[in-house]
Amino acid sequence: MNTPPTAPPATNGTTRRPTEGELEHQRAAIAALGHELRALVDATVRTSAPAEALHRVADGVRRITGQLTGRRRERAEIPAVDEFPGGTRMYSPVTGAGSPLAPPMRVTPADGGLIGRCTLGFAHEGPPGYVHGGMSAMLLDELMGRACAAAGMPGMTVSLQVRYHRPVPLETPLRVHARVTGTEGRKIFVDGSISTEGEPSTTVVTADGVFVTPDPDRTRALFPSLRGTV
Ligand SMILES: CCCCCCCC/C=C\CCCCCCCC(=O)SCCNC(=O)CCNC(=O)[C@H](O)C(C)(C)COP(=O)(O)OP(=O)(O)OC[C@H]1O[C@@H](n2cnc3c(N)ncnc32)[C@H](O)[C@@H]1OP(=O)(O)O
Repeated sequence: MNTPPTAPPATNGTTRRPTEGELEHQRAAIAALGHELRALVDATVRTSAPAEALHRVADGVRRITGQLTGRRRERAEIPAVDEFPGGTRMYSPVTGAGSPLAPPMRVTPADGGLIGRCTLGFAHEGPPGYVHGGMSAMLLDELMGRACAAAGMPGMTVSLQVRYHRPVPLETPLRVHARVTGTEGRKIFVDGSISTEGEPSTTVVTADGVFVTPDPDRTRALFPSLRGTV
């Protein structure tokens, strides 16, 4: 596990570095809220409830949103619960257990790269019954970026070519794969693919990408929270 790069605010709003136990406690709560929000999103995009019920729910949700008070994270601030760039990202729209947008994808090391596992629901629909193509690209971009970081070369996407061979089914366990195939200076070349868990040898989407590690000056300018560490 990476340590957070700078002394982040403690979870209670002070500037003391939180203990690992406090961070785990906070992560569990963030994940619990994320889980409920994903259930809400799924129910929202599948319901056939009448207009009056939808207005009632909207009022209730507005009241609940008002309970999320306290200091709000600023742009480019790395949350204390995160491990940037290669580790836990609680609010990542792909892997974040705290994100209502994320499936979330679970990432494990695999032979020569990473495997990501997730199931996409109706909120990620493109053609009826199938995954939105942008969502497939997002899963691949994230895992391919993580593969760079896992290989010790964190980088940003400069090019991502995606080929859609078959539609990706909704509500079906998926297996995403990414591996670094080569480097050239600050450029990292990465391959990625998506298949279903049921038929892992049939790739339904493939991708190749180029990632670039920004030089230290650019890294400090882009990610001011990392100042003092790069
Ligand atoms: C502690 C270090 C931290 C490092 C950063 C880590 C971040 C990772 C974060 C978290 C990982 C977890 C997973 C995340 C996954 C999601 C990934 C994303 O969604 S990233 C968002 C979308 N991508 C962008 O917004 C980039 C926008 N582009 C840029 O800002 C610049 O291009 C930048 C900073 C990446 C590079 O700029 P330059 O000025 O340093 O580099 P130049 O000199 O232009 O290019 C370097 C080499 O790359 C080639 N290159 C550039 N663009 C290319 C392209 N489209 N195709 C092929 N090659 C390209 C160039 O020809 C050059 O090659 P030659 O050295 O001459 O051989």
